[in-house]
Amino acid sequence: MLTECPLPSVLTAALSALLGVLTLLHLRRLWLQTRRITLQHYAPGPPPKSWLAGNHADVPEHKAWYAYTEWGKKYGMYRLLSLVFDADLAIGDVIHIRIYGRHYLILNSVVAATDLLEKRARIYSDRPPSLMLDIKGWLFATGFKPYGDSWRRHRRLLQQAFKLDSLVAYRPIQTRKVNDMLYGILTAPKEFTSFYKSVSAAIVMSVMYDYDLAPQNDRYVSHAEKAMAALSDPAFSSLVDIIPGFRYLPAWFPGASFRQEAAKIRAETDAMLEIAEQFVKKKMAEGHDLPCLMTDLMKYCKSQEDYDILKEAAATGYVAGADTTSSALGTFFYAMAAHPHVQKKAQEEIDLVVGSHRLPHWDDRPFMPYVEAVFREVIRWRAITPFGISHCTTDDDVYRGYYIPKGTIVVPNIWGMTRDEQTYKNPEVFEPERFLTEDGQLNNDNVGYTFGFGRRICVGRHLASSTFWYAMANVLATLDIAKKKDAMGNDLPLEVEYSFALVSHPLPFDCSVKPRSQHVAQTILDNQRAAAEML
Ligand code: HEM
Repeated sequence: MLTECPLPSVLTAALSALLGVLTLLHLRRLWLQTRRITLQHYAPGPPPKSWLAGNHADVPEHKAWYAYTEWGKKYGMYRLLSLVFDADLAIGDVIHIRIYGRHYLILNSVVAATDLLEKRARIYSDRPPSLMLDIKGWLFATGFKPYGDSWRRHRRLLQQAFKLDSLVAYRPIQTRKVNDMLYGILTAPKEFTSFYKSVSAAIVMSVMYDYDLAPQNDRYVSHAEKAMAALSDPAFSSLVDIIPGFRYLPAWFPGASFRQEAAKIRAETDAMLEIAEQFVKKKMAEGHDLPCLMTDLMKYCKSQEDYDILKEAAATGYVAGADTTSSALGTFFYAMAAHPHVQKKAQEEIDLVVGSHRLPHWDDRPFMPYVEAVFREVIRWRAITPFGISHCTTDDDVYRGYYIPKGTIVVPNIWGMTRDEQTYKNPEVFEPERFLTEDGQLNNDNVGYTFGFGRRICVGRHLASSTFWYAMANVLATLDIAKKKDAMGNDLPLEVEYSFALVSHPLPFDCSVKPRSQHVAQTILDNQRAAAEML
C-alpha cells in the first residue's frame, strides 16, 4: 500500500510562512507610503475607499476610461470655479488615484499630456515596471521596455525603418496587400472582416521579414494572437505586481494558478519570436535575398546582443502594428455603414479628384480634405488605444501645484481626450465636418494624440497613417458599404461592441459590401492578375 508523502503539506506550510512574512513586509511598506501620502498635496481624485487598497475598488474592471473621464468632471481642478461662477468649466484633466501604494496620474486632456509627457519628457518617459509582463515574456517589446539603453537601441532601429522618408519604399507592398484585400472582399464579401483584419498584419510582416501571411490559419498569427492575450488587461495591475513575492510561488499553490496561464502565454510569445526568425534564416540559407528589414539590418549586427535587439524590435512591429491599424479599418467599415451620407460625400470627392480610370494613390491625399476629415474622425470616434500605453516618472515633480512622486504611473486617457467637449461638440456623433473650416479646408487638429506623446510616441505612426489612408481611400473608391436589410428592404439596426484590451477593436459585425460598379470590379481583378504575373 502506498503511504502518503508528507512533502507537499510541509512545503505548503513553509511557503505559507514565507508568504506571510513577504506580505507583512509589503504591508509595512504600504503603510509607510500611505503616511507619506496624507502629508502631500496630490491632484484631485476620488477619495480612497480603503487604507490598504486605496482606490482599487473604484476602478472598473473593464473600460475604466469611462470612469476616468467622469472623475474628471467630478473632481476636476476647475470644479470649484464652475460652482462659484456657474460656468461650464468642470473639466478635470489631471486626476490622482492610489492603488496598493502605487500612485496613478490620469491625464484627460491633450494640454496636460503635452505639458508632462512631451515638455518634461526627461522624467516622464519610463514605463511602469510589470512583473506579470516579464513572466509572460513580453518585456522584449519596445513599447514595454524601461527607459534605458536597450529601449534606445530598439527605438533608433525602428525610427530609421519607419521615418517618413523611408515609407516610399514600402508602397509597392502596401499597394499589393490592399489590392489583395479588395480582391478578397470582392470574391467573398461576407468575409470582409477577415480581409480588413489581415491587411495591416500582412503589410508589417512583409516589410519586416518578407513573410507572406497565409490568408487563413497562419502559424505566426496563431501564436501572436495567443501571446497577445497577455495584453488583455490594459492597466497590467495583476496580483503579482501588487505583491511581487507571489512570483516565486509554485503553480499548485492556492492563488498561484496565474502561473500556469502565464507559462502558456510565455510559450506562445517565444514561439512567435522564433517563427519569423527561423523563416528568414532558412530562406537565406537557401540563397534567397529577401528584400526586408530583417535581412537589411542583419549585416550590421556585430554581436549576439545586436542580433537579439533586431529580432525583438522586428517582432514588436507586428504586435504593435497589426491589431491597431485593423481596429481603425474595422471602425471605418462600421462608420460608413452607419453614416451613408458621409460615405457618399467622400466618394464624390474621390471621383472628382481621381476620375474613373484609376484607383486613388498617395499623391492624391493632399487634394481630398473631406476624405482626410473622415480619416481623422474614424480614429477620434473610437479610440484605438483608449489608454495609450502608461508612462512612469523617474523623479519627483510638481505640476499646477500638485505633487507627483517618482514612480507615478501616468495614464494618458486618450479616450477622454476624444470626448473633450471644449474641442469636440457632441463628441459621440460621427461628424467629419468638425475637422473642416467653413471654406472646406482642414483645421489644425490632426488627432495626433491618438499616437501617444513625447519620446515614447508611436514609432509606426507614419506607416499606420499611410496604410490606413490608402486602404480607406481605395475601399471608398471601389465598394459600397451599407447596413443589412430585412425581408421588407428596411435597414437592420447596427450597433457594434468594442473589446476592452490595450488595443480596442470592433467585435465582429455584419454589413453589406458590394462593388460600386462593374468597371471597378474589373479594375480590382486586373490589378490582381497583374500582381500574380509579377510574382
Ligand atoms: C493606427 C495605428 C496605431 C496606433 C493608434 C498606435 C498607437 C500607439 C500608442 C498610443 C503608443 C504609445 C505611445 C506613448 O507611450 O505615449 C504606441 C507605441 C508604439 N507603437 Fe504604435 N500605433 C499604431 C500603429 C503602429 C505601427 C504600424 C507600428 C509599427 C510598425 C507601431 C509601433 C509602435 C511602437 C514600437 C511603439 C512603442 C514606442 C516606445 O515605447 O518607444 N505602432 N503606438
